[in-house]
Amino acid sequence: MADSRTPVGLAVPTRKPAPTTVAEERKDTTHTPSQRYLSTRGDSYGLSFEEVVLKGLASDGGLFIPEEVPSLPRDWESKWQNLSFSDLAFEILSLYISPSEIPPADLKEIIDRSYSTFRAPETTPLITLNEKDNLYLLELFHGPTFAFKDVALQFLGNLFEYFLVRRNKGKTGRDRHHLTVVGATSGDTGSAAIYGLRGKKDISVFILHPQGRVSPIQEAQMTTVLDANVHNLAVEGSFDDCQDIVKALFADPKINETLKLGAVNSINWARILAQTTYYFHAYFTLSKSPAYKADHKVRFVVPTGNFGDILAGYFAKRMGLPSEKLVVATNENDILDRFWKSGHYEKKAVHGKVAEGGIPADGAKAHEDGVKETLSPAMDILVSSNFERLLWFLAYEFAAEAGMDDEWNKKQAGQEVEAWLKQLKTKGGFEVHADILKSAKRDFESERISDVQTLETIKKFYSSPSKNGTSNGNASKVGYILDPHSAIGVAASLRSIQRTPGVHHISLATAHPAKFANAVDLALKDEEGFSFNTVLPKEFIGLEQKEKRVTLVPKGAGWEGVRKIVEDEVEAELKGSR
Ligand SMILES: Cc1ncc(COP(=O)(O)O)c(C=O)c1O
Ligand SMILES: N[C@@H](CCOP(=O)(O)O)C(=O)O
Repeated sequence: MADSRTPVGLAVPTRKPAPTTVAEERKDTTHTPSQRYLSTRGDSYGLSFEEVVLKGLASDGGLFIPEEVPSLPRDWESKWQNLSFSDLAFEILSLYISPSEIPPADLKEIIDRSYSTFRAPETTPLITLNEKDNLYLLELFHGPTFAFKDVALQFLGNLFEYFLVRRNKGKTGRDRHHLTVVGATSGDTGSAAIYGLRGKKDISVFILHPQGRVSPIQEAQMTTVLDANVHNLAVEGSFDDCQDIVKALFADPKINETLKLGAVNSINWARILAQTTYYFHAYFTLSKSPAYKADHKVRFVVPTGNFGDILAGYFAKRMGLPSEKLVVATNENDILDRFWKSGHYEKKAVHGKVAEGGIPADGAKAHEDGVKETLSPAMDILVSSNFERLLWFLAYEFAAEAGMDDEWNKKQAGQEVEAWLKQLKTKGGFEVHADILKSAKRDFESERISDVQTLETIKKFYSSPSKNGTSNGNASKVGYILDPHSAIGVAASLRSIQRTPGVHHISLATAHPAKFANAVDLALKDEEGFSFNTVLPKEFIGLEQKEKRVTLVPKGAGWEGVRKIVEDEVEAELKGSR
């Protein structure tokens, strides 16, 4: 019998033997447990880093996570605090990647090459936004496409290339491993993936975006790349529709086998891993600054949609980075905020704060599919894919309290995640046990920021000059121009600061303001001396007028329609007719 602590939907403890391959593969002592991976839905164990990077999504539909989160080495602070971004990334990533898979010199070269494309010498600079309140902004948009995704996708592109060159050595024609990358984007992943993969041998990339629901610059960044291996698909629908199509393609064994699908979304573990570096880097930058008070805690505040960016912070925290809390900042698409307020993870707002107070009249347009069209379109997401990874850890810790062994706890966690995800699909949501919500609250808080509050925040930081906020190209005399996503993080930080004065707040700035002219203009058009041209990087000038290539995917085409397009285009590429 399950005891009273058994979570809703959790099966009675079964002592199923682990898959035989696990025992066999674990004999391989060149990998530590943190360098072996399992699926959040329980069916795959013992996979290598290369396998999870190339597969993207597990065959049971789950996401890959390390079998164990590595602890930080002794003296990590003194050893790592003065490292460059690339050297720090090398130390962190080495904990998760066995040298028998990627020799250290090769890993170092891949990392160095990935960050050599960034415009800022610090790669991800930390600036002081408001010294009095200990509020700092971590600028993550100095890569080729001006969004935080570049940090992971420059690396992932080079990693794919490295694995493929190795696999294809001495092979020709159809014997070569040809990777077909399929990704869904609400604007930023798409361009970052395209810039990371354009022109790479043995890779075709298909990016699905919701037609008309990405910003004009984002759309132009993607569709003006005319390399033969890049294919943009504009889907009539929402980002969630795009994400569902991608997941359905991964669930199809036939296309998986014939086309060897690869993922660039944050379902790919390498995306999360690469993003952990900047949490450590920001912590070191802050702790070396004169404003740092060693007895005060640190919080990271993260504008959140698909839950990938903040999940990287969660891994950093689990490894031992001293961050007191991670603050989830959502826009009006607030499934995550409602979860932290109520313990219900539901596509529609029926429980918790929103239902009690009535749905706030914030002004964002709601589509029939339930997604609201906000001023922060990259976060217009109904269901956050990576939340599944956190759910696994929550279920694992809950199971661990029953006092069984680790293998049992992992199996239970997989079964529980599977049950929750099934309920999400069939009933539109699920509720977690009160103790699970309690442990989610131990590491996280959440805030929901409306469009109105987003605009107010952009205005506030433009009108009040920041201490030294100059690194996105804005003159300090006119203050700082936040993009709408970063403004959501800053608005949430200000609320968190009110509750916890003195705590250092590092708010993540996820995109350059020039990518979101609409919101920035709305907020600042009446400000004296404001001109959008002052924030426009030279790379964006004339971009919208360039030649474009994009294929429309009409409503109703479904994932089978997309499969057909992908199959035909890859065939044309392989025949060399593209
Ligand atoms: C600019 C921007 N900010 C925030 C987010 C949300 O990040 P995540 O999906 O990792 O939660 C995204 C999309 O991923 C984004 O493009
Ligand atoms: N906001 C994202 C949505 C996809 O998220 P991902 O992190 O899972 O790739 C985007 O800009 O495309």
